[in-house]
Amino acid sequence: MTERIVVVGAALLDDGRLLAARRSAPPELAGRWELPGGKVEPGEGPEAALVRELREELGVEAETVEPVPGEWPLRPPYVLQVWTARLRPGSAAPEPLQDHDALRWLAPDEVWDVDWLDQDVPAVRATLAGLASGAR
Ligand SMILES: Nc1nc2c([nH]c(=O)n2[C@H]2C[C@H](O)[C@@H](COP(=O)(O)OP(=O)(O)OP(=O)(O)O)O2)c(=O)[nH]1
Repeated sequence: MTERIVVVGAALLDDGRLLAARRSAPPELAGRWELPGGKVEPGEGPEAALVRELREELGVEAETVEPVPGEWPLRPPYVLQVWTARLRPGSAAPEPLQDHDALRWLAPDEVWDVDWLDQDVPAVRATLAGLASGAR
């Protein structure tokens, strides 16, 4: 049986801008941009995992808003799911504490200015499509 491990990524939105994070490791991914997040642990739900990962990686208090429909294959056995998310009132601003060495808030016309991981491109595209169709 194929084991499948979900990686949750946050489309963290603030004032219409999307947060992108530049990976600092491992070497084959370093320098490329992704949606912050990480692996869902056994017994954990995806939304709880995302809130935990954003706290650990970025030092923020965030809440999920809604799932972006779809699931994108990463290196087996990982698959990527994405949730839109926002900062809770009073949260610190995100900082690249762990796994990342740079962050950028991207306005809609800047989203393709960064070098996203190849496997993230369809997920980012789906996220933008959802935002454009009025979902938040
Ligand atoms: N967080 C995240 N990981 C991604 C994305 N795209 C992508 O291929 N990945 C890969 C990189 C990693 O191999 C894996 C997630 O691992 P991670 O290192 O972010 O997760 P984690 O914090 O739970 O990992 P760990 O150090 O506890 O093992 O998925 C993405 O958009 N966001």
